[in-house]
Amino acid sequence: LDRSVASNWPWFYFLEDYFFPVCLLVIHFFANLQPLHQELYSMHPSAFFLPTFLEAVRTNTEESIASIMTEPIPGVFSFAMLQPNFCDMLLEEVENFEKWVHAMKFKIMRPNTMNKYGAVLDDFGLEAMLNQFMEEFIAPISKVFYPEVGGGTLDSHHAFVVEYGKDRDVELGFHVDDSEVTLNVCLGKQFSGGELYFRGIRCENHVNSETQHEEMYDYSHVPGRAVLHRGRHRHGARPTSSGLRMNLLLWCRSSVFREMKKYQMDFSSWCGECQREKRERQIQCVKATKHFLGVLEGQ
Ligand SMILES: O=C(O)CCC(=O)C(=O)O
Ligand SMILES: [Fe+2]
Repeated sequence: LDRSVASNWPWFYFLEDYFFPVCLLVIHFFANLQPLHQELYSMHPSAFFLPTFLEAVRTNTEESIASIMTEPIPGVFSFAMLQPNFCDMLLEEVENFEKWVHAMKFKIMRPNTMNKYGAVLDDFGLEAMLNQFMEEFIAPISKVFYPEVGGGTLDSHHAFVVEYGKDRDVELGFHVDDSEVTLNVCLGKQFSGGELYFRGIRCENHVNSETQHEEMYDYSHVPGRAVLHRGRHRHGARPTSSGLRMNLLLWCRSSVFREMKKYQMDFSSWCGECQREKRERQIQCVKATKHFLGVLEGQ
């Protein structure tokens, strides 16, 4: 939807952003979707997060946060995050929601344009809890590691679960996320395959540019373990070859960053290709200067 065209007609905003959630709320009310685990709908840090993770985030220093992380390739962080019981409860909650949708013969809103299976968690009552999840437990980390893409000013999210396996999605194509920072946590269950492959961070102008060898990295999901990366870090998921894999995704966004980006041209603080071009320009500049000095000396 072109917002400039829609700007004369506020109903467009309503339809685009709120229509589906509002429908679900109304349906909720009349058709009585019963939550299975009520405790998921408000934040209980010690029941949701592992003690190591909680301690690091609560201490909230660069050192404490870095101490629980591995950074296998620049910009991709991995850490043990969720309690096994929380993962199980969330999986059961999604299954409960899907059963209800099926029984009511409703059509479920799919997580994004790429995944056919899974559910948008914000649409069945988890939005407030997940907002707190982002503000209190992801923002402190992204503020440290991704300040140049709005990591310090995250203010909205899109949260969903994806499902891969037999009768589900098999793999996920190469893409970038509609987020500044993405949290991807494996919830289970048992599976093989499904590795995430990363191929370098790119701005919009360079999204299709070549991958450098040192930008290639494959990550194997482990239940309870999170991967954090910039939304513009190109990636995809390999086929889940057996079993069932379900992951929680939080696409975290910063409206401040999105506004500022409109007035910028050079993204060399994070785009791998902008950086490469900048280095190339510097090399050419040094060469030209040397050549010029050589000519002067020869005179
Ligand atoms: O399947 C995965 O782990 C990746 C999912 C993903 O990249 C996405 O939904 O944006
Ligand atoms: Fe993604």
